[in-house]
Amino acid sequence: MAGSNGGRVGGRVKQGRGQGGEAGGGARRGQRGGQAGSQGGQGGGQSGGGQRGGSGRARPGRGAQQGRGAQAEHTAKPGQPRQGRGRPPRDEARNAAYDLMRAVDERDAYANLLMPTLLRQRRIGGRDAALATELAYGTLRGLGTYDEVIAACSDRPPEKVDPPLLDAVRLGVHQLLSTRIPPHAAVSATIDLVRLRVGPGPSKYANAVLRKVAGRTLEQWLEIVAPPREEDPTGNLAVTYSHPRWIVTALRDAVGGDLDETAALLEADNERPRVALVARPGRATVAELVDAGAEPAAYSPYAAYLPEGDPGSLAAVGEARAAVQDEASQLVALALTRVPLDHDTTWLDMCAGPGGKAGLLDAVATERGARLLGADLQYHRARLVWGTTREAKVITADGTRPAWRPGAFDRVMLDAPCTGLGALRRRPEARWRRDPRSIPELTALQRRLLDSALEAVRPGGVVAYVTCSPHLAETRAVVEDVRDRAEVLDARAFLPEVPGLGDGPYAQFWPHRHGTDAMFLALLRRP
Ligand SMILES: C[S@@+](CC[C@H](N)C(=O)[O-])C[C@H]1O[C@@H](n2cnc3c(N)ncnc32)[C@H](O)[C@@H]1O
Repeated sequence: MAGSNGGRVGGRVKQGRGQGGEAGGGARRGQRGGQAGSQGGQGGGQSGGGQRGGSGRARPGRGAQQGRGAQAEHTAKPGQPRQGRGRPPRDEARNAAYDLMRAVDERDAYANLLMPTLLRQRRIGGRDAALATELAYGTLRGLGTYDEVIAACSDRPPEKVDPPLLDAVRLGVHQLLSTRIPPHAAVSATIDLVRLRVGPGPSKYANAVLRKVAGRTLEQWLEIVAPPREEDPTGNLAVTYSHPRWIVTALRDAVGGDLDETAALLEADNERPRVALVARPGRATVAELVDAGAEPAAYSPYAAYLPEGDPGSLAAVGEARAAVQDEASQLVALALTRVPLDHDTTWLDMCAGPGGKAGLLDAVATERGARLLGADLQYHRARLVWGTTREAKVITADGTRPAWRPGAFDRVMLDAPCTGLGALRRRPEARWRRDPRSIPELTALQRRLLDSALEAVRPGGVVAYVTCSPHLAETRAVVEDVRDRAEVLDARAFLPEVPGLGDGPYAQFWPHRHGTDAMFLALLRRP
């Protein structure tokens, strides 16, 4: 996985110095309405991930106190005889975490999609599954910080270390600095892993580095490896909160330059998102989800949070009457439906796959006697929309080359392809994979799609321009270009239940303020 962002997951992540979604819920054809699971890039919470450190700062991936049980079961402590014929029992959790990291590096695997498969295939469950997930996700999130620490403890810079060895050492550093696994156990388990998976020679390197790392806490290391905040605030935040530098800059710009708020946002990116559900109106109710163990949400009238368990096991989710969907994703769709119109029968979701927002829009449209058309450029994503909707017509179509008449729609949702910088919580490796060089191409596409959306809506009709990114180039800059052709409505007025959406006229959700993805909404009325 290479990237100009300095963020090769297998190689060195240059943090302080250089520059730096979507789980498909799937109904198969012929199973309309039978889809379960996560969708729309607002997919379900990952297990594992960050917890607050004692300092109040969310470390890159703190957690894994649950690991102690698994640790005790599987790791021979120094000085203890090993079981069997001189070999430790295979440490399933660490091997799975390691294999996941190698797959992310070598095959560009998506961690949150591959991990459940790995665990299932290997029949890893319970505490070992939780430990494997936490170790892999926490290490992937935190490797920007960890690589700086490794650089300080090694005679070789991380980019000169063989990637398989580097990944194993990173796993060890995560255990040492961000979990409650006892240091001797973290070191010896990592050495065993290196011996088994990389070779006996490299285990000496791993041993030497990890023993140095173990000499200090994360806070102490950050004092040493993070540039001072007064001299290089962006570099300081990048190393402290393990984000590529270019993303720190973009997020800092998006929050208006405030360093403390940027830090709070980066901290929130390191925390595990809660699993948000949507009860599709007319098909399920929040009360039904609450009866099944969920808790009502603060903002969306259709949302509830599932504190534990598999969302797919809820009857409403299994029957596609409810689904996993980020609360902001629900609210931007609802805002579009709340703009009053004199004539209101025909709606378009122009970039609908995999169908999170389309599922909600279809349910609201059906209640009102309106009809939704869902379109997506990619056939397989359009098929997923078919599974999340009941009454909508779904087509495969390029939004920039419309398959519909100009002015045919009363409401148009344009949830544009974007960098996804607003959903970094969901994919542990995503921050290292995004490439700032993709931004000009993406913003050009976003502009073409917005032009097309404004042509697709009738005079007096309304377009929602949405991104799951707060990057100013993808949000304000795109919308400012069409201000001479469209009336910009104050989006916040259609979300009266949500505080803190910014100065308007746009609405910007934030993980650190709302507990949602950083979703952007502009509402535009065609004159
Ligand atoms: C951010 S995702 C949409 C998420 C979706 N609205 C949801 O809530 O589940 C963007 C989608 O745009 C689609 N897309 C990209 N270029 C497109 C184009 N030119 N026309 C139509 N769809 C496009 C992608 O395939 C992707 O499914």
